[in-house]
Amino acid sequence: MTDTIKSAVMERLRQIKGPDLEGDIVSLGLVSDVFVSDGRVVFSITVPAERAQELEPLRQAAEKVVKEVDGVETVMVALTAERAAGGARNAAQQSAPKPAPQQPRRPAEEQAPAKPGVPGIKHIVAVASGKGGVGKSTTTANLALAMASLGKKVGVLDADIYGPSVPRLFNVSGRPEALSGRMLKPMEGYGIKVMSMGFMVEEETPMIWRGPMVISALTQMLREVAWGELDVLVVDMPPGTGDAQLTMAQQVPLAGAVIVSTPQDLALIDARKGLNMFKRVDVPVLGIVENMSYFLCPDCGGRHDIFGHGGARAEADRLKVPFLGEVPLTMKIRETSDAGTPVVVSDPEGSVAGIYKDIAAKVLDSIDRESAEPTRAAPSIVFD
Ligand SMILES: Nc1ncnc2c1ncn2[C@@H]1O[C@H](COP(=O)(O)OP(=O)(O)OP(=O)(O)O)[C@@H](O)[C@H]1O
Repeated sequence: MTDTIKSAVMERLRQIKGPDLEGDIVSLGLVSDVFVSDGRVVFSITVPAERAQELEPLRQAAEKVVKEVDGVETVMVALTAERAAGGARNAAQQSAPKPAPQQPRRPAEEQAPAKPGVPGIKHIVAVASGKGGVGKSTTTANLALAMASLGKKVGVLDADIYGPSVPRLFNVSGRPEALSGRMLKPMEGYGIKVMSMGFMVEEETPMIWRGPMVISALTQMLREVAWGELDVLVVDMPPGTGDAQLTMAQQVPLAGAVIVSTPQDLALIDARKGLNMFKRVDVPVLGIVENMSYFLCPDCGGRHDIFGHGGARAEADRLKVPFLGEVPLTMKIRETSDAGTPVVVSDPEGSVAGIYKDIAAKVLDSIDRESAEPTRAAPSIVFD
């Protein structure tokens, strides 16, 4: 059955023209191994990195024709910048673009004035990604829960204005209760205190209005929420590296940032931009997580490196930032996240939870190292 679906998929993909409207993507050799399991189809299409955005319709067209194949229930198609699978070249190692030159850290006297910390919160860690959809929110939630399982007091602040996902991930809804003065009581899910843009900004608020509201909502969520004593506050940043993200990175007194990327070259280019953004505002990058690193087959339990796995590790090495770990692409992660029961709470002893716990332990270590580093200027006290 699987083989029948596979050949039907390939047949359908022959209808899709190549990036220059010549030939079709199959004959041009742009389609990776097609992975089929239980009605799910996963594959990637190779395109030139600089044309990724322009070729998004090609990706969608491929997804659409494959969905029409008998026996196919879900389809996941990714654009990659290099041929990744089927014994082809290892994309990341062979021809990833050269990293942008690392920006030297600004000397202390040039640094922006130290941002005042938030009383009661020991460390604030941002989880960021260069682009959307790479699993940043899923990583935030599981990382926070994993830190809690290691005995830390943890909070999560969802600063993603475009698509706040933390309420769904922690299965919390409603409005935070107002306490005395201007203070709000954080919501709580699985023992984690959570606040989200989703609680602060009406869902119907048009995107264009959200931008200007961001900083005030963010400041409010940081400073006018009764977080209590926390070891770590994990901030789910909005995806991307534009002005809004830069302003946020500047406004929040961050101990460091975790960058989430998929292994594909295209995502890595964006991840690198993210990394540079934090460097510009002098926030240490605690490391890179490779999400959807390899496909974990639900039937046979086997690993399938269909997306050029290992790209983020190679990138981390090149950029001399820690590599924090590889999270597989599994239906379990997707289903549990979407059901509001992230895998670290729904299957705490499972192997995926173990991976998140390892990552959490490394992040906690990194924070300790960063805060102990003598060259980092101690934050000075600033009165608003
Ligand atoms: N390792 C994984 N395996 C399977 N599915 C995953 C994995 N990581 C994330 N997903 C799924 O991918 C989708 C996008 O994930 P998520 O919302 O965490 O990404 P994001 O980068 O925060 O996206 P956005 O920027 O759009 O908010 C979700 O449906 C999520 O369940």
